[in-house]
Amino acid sequence: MNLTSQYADLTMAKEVFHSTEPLQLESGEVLRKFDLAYTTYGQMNAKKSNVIWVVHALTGDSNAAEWWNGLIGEDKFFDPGRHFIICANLLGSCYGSTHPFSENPDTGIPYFYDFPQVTTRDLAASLERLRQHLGIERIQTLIGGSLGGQVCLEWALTLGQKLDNAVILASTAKTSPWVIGFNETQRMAIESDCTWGECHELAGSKGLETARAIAMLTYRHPDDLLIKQSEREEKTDGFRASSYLRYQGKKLAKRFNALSYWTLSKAMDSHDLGRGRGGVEIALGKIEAKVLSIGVNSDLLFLSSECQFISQKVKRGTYKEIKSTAGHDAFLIEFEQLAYFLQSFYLEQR
Ligand SMILES: CC(=O)SCCNC(=O)CCNC(=O)[C@H](O)C(C)(C)COP(=O)(O)OP(=O)(O)OC[C@H]1O[C@@H](n2cnc3c(N)ncnc32)[C@H](O)[C@@H]1OP(=O)(O)O
Ligand SMILES: N[C@@H](CCO)C(=O)O
Repeated sequence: MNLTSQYADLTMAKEVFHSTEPLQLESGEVLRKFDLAYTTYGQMNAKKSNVIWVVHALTGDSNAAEWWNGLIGEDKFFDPGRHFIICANLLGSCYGSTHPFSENPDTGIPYFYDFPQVTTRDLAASLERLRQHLGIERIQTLIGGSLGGQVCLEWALTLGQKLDNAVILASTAKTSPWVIGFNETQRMAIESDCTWGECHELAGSKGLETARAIAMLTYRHPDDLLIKQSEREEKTDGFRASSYLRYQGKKLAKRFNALSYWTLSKAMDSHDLGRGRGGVEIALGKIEAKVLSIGVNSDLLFLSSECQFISQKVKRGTYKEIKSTAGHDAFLIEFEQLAYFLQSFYLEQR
């Protein structure tokens, strides 16, 4: 199916992969079948050497050319005229892939609160199924930020020599207690919503608003709010920072649901590349691909030191740092710096 995107003049296709092979999860549970919605841009070349696989962050979807429109599109760094770009909606997310409101084949009704816990390793395993289904033998670049970067690291390790380059943005090899702590406060906000526990799509949605408001503070930097949300006049109440966070909470609750948020924030907590592999340093050392790890100087969530650590422990690592007041979300915003870092990374390989 060919569609024209309103965001760029490019050929895209939207498909759903129906996996009927059971997926064994780290928890011991099994997903008997699952769907992954995915979007592709451009065409694979004859050598099958132009595959760019994008992994989205916590609340993203497969429309990578929309939310990364400064990097993907005609004449952008990743250009569908030259690259075959693919992005799949992560398992557990509500943009077309199997998630808590999908039918549980064992019961014939939605999973709701019985949706199994998935880890970043499980998410990578589900993407691997899609790769095999599509007959993609080689991935030129696997790229993702935050939760997406965690899934990329997991997958990069198991892809071995089938992957040439991994670009990991604002992410980490093992989720820190700091990040788990923020995720827990957000889940506590969801739990305190009296509709949490009910079986419908709006269950926990007021709690989700609060969760997103908390999360936004971790995605921004104090300087960013100072620049954008300072008051223009003296006042004692009704602050712009307050309405901004409330607005952001409502904005997410309109397009996402609390159960998917719960599932994916737990997946983020689970992330430990070194689990069962002798620790993160050993695991990072087993990644065959060249790795570009990009940190953000103002990231208060996934610290730039964590990003630097990745580049130091892989066999062939490079570290670059985005300078921005935007905080963690700079990886979704600072396109000029990103394109420059990518350009130099690929040039160094020639
Ligand atoms: C269907 C989908 O959307 S799929 C998913 C797409 N999203 C993703 O993939 C997740 C990644 N993207 C993101 O997290 C975000 O889009 C980002 C980080 C790239 C940008 O975040 P934004 O929310 O656009 O930027 P920012 O923090 O500056 O906030 C701007 C918004 O807050 C509003 N706002 C700003 N100040 C205030 C205030 N004081 N009071 C109320 N609202 C305010 C603006 O009007 C604007 O609203 P809009 O989004 O309706 O246009
Ligand atoms: N702003 C990102 C989360 C941070 O990686 C999102 O909503 O997916």
